[in-house]
Amino acid sequence: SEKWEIDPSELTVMKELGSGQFGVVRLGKWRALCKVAIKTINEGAMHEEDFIEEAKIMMRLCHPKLVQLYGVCTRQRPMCIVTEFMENGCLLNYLRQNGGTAGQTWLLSVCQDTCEAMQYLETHHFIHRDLAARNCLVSDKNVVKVCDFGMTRYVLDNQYTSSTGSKFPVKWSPPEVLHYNKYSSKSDVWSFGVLMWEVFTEGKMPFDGRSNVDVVDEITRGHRLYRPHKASNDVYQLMYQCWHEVTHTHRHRHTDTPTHTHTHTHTPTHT
Ligand SMILES: Cn1cc(-c2ccnc(-n3ncc4cc(C(C)(C)C)cc(F)c4c3=O)c2CO)cc(Nc2ccncn2)c1=O
Repeated sequence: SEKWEIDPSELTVMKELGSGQFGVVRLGKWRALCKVAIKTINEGAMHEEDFIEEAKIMMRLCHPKLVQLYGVCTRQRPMCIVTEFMENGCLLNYLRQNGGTAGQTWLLSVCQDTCEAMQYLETHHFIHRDLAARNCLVSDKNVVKVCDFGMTRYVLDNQYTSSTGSKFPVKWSPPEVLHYNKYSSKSDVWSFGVLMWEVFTEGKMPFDGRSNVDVVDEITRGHRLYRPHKASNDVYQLMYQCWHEVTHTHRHRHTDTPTHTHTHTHTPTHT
């Protein structure tokens, strides 16, 4: 059988870890030894066929700061996704619960861990599309890893996929995503800056109290998040540089009719 296919009989399901965009996630054991996270996919929550195609590619993304995809169980419904297990759960909750005691050193190591993961994704032309503290996990050794990269492409909930939807990550999105839906590693860099702000505020909500509509307006007018108290000027400068407006490559209409038109079709390995 294909190596991305996991035999469900080799999985034992244990306690519930929580529920995410696609459904319940549980702690399990694979071949009775290896602790894993088992994500059960609710009917109608995911573009399943498209994801199963992509899973073959995602299996090849291996990095110590990426939550590893181990495989999928697609021969029964509901299907499930099996990944590396991270004992200390979601970074956002971890910051809110342990933030106060965390020293600057750990806060900076969190940014370094996630930066290493994102550098790896960029070199593999892979865009996360929803980098945020809520989509990072903490290991038993307090190492932080990036999770659910690229999964936004398979979400069927249009409250999440539409940029005017209640679940769209407006506060982590750059102007070119908000206005033109233009995703790139540069838009991941913008989100990384907001993630740094979340880390140094120990889990505050960015633009707290303001609506998504207000934030689109503020960002478009050039406003940016303030310096967190725990962030030095250097750290703030770093996150601030992530929020540079990218110069828009407008499509110029040719005035003269070109003698010949050739189209470059470059399909990147990952979109
Ligand atoms: C791998 N993994 C996943 C989770 C876990 C649990 C519940 N929901 C989620 N989430 N969270 C977020 C999420 C987000 C997406 C987007 C497509 C990007 C919108 C898609 C998802 F499918 C999820 C998901 O499944 C996760 C993240 O996938 C928790 C773990 N660990 C612990 C440990 C202790 N307590 C709680 N969780 C763990 O090790």
